Amino acid sequence: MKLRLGTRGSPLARVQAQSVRHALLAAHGWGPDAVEIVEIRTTGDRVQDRALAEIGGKALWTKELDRALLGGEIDMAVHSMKDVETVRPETIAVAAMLPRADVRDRLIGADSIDALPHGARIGTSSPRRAAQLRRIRPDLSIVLLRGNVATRRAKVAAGEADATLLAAAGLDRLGEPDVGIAIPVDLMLPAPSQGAIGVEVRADDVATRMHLAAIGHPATEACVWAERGVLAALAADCHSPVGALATLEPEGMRLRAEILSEDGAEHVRADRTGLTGSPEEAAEIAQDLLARASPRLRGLFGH
Ligand SMILES: NCc1[nH]cc(CCC(=O)O)c1CC(=O)O
Repeated sequence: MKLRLGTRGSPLARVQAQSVRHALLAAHGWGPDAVEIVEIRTTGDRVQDRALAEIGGKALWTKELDRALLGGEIDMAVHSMKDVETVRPETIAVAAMLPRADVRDRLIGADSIDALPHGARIGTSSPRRAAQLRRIRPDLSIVLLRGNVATRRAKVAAGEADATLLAAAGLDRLGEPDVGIAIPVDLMLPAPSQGAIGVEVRADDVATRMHLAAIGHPATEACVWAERGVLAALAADCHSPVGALATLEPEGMRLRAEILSEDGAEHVRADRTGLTGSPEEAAEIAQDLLARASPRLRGLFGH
């Protein structure tokens, strides 16, 4: 048995690849050589100075790994599900997601959003985080801050911004559980899929799919697919500030979602419980959000 697992080369991506590798080895009792990690360089990692939206969005993280997967250079590709487009080639399938980590964002540079000084500069390249922050604190100014987790923290330390927001999941996986203050999800709903690691395979590679099924976490998969269903039904892309979070409760799935205008001045939220997690429910929530949005906000989503 020898499976090749492709990953991006960033420190976070490499840690995530190791957790997939270890999960596979443990689930099947394989020796250490059964899963080999192959690093693939992506456009998103190379271009650091412009907003992702400007240089073509999310495919930046997947294009090179897709090519390696379909070309047979690797058998599996590991991704943060947050960075994977909602519409994927039919020849590629998500075969498993690991148990989800902390879904929240953490604020670095202040003890709370309220505690930020008037007019503070917040570094982020995420339209969702920017819009959510400006909804809560219209006085804040948003400055572009890109790069991997370490780079962004260094830029804040160097004064390029007064504070930043990073996913708790990424910080935890990098061994930084004490960095930043977690923002409650009701204040800032996370990005759809935040905190979930997924593994993609060639859709027709049944053997590898079977191996991966053993490490898949059904509760995570159900929640993440529901959140992605909302995003897909909104026809949203990386320009659109969208938050969505599905959780499993005793009475069924709870799905919270929100859309915002980029300046945060307009926002519409939905919160439903007792769901099954079907694509129809996700689509209905998306339609409901759009129906309650102003024509301007609806227009931002192309509807
Ligand atoms: N867009 C970058 C990205 N993609 C996934 C994570 C964190 C890990 C995760 O959400 O699973 C991050 C960093 C961040 O948003 O702070």
